[in-house]
Amino acid sequence: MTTLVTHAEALTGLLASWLPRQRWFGDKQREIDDVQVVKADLWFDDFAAGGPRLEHVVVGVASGGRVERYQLLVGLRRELPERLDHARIGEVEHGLWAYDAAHDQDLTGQVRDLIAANADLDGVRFRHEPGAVIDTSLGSKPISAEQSNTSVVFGDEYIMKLFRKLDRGVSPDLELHRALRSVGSGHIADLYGAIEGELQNAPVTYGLVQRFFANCADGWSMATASVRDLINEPDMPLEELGSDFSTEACRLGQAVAAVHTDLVKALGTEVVPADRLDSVVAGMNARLDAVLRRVSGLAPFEPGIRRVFAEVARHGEPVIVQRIHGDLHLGQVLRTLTHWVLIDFEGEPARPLPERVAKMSPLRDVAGMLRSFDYAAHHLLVGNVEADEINAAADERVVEWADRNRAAFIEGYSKDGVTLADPEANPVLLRALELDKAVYEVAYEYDNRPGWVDIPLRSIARLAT
Ligand SMILES: Nc1ncnc2c1ncn2[C@@H]1O[C@H](COP(=O)(O)OP(=O)(O)O)[C@@H](O)[C@H]1O
Ligand SMILES: O=P(O)(O)O[C@H]1O[C@H](CO)[C@@H](O[C@H]2O[C@H](CO)[C@@H](O)[C@H](O)[C@H]2O)[C@H](O)[C@H]1O
Repeated sequence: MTTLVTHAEALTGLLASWLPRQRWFGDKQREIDDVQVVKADLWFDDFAAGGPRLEHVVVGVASGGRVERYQLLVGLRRELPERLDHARIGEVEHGLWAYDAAHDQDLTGQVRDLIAANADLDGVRFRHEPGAVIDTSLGSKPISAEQSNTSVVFGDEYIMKLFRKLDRGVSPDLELHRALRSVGSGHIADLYGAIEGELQNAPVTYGLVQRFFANCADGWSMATASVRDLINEPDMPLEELGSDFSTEACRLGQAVAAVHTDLVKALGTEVVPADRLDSVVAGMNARLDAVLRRVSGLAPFEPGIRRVFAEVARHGEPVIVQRIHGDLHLGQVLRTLTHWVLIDFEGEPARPLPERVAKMSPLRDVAGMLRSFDYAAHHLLVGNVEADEINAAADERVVEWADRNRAAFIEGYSKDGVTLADPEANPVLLRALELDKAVYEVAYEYDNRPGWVDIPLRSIARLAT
């Protein structure tokens, strides 16, 4: 059987222009220098009966002196039905079309069936978790959310995430969901299965399957609906708004604290002694250096930011560290009918894997959520001409909204007294972590949503003075 390696030249030629158009493709700012097929395996073949073929392809994409590996599920068909037109990659041989198979439910169903069958294929292990039963009768559709990877929902039961950028090592999303499942955490989407293997002599995670919460709302839509209402109702006190978010913010704080406690139960803690805190500060400064080199708008705030970072070492309190979520924000939390659930334990997509799996202060997640309340409060006003007219009054109200919800979140986080770090007792570290996150966000927005760079920049102006 010939795999896509046969068509490697045609495919990689097409990918050089197709990849940068994908939301999940990381390095959109850099020119692609080269695309190479690292691995191509046949996962399903119905060609003889006039059906599709599914190939699992890993490509190495060279740009700016670095090579990143991406996973593709390439579908091949002699005729591409209209429903798959939007997923077309291109023609790899006369009359043979390659397309993104994540959009083809005939093929994603095959992947799910391999997981249900605990199959092994060319060194790739498809496994369902002990006790999990995968219903193979459910149809699939990709979700439309803008995201770093590609997820497909089966019925209203499962969600299968296919990782796009592949790291050398087990994905923290898989590792932490397994660990949290082992201690019975109630604030995660239960893990049902995974696709794993080895690539270039290192473990690799290709995908995972989890419980799907059909009737949930994500924290970002709930919070921003509340902010929109408060701008539309300029005279109504915040606490009287029907969509006041503070009770939910408090519950969310409790949920995050519960997950932190479960992570400690499953994976333990370490202590960074006071005389080693300069290494924590050095890490923050190094990340700042990298963003300063790229985004000139950050330069005026450099001295102030470095002063806040330096305080952490001067303060001299030992820091207890543990495994954390690592990229916690309102888009990573789902409100089901009964409770809050945290999703996507990958950590910040731009950080190298060894940094993402390191133990860190749980206050880093708290800082991520605090930043997110700030984002939700300000995103409607930044760069919005319509908002300019209502700006002065609205500005005050959104600041009040952010303060109210940040306080409610912290209250919830500390409420049960179960976590390792009390946000209110550690203001120096918390402020530095918020700034560190805001610096990361400047780079994230610069790369992905340049119109939003002012959101973190304005917060930095406030936090660094
Ligand atoms: N278990 C789930 N139940 C319902 N929706 C989910 C679930 N997991 C993820 N989602 C939806 O899919 C989106 C992307 O998921 P996420 O894990 O954040 O992917 P990515 O790694 O690509 O950012 C989320 O923002 C959410 O809307
Ligand atoms: O969800 P991802 O893992 O892809 O995280 C990345 O994208 C996020 C945006 O989708 C980004 O979050 C930033 O914007 C959010 C609003 O869209 C806001 O709530 C967050 O506080 C803010 O950091 C995240 O930083 C990035 O890693």
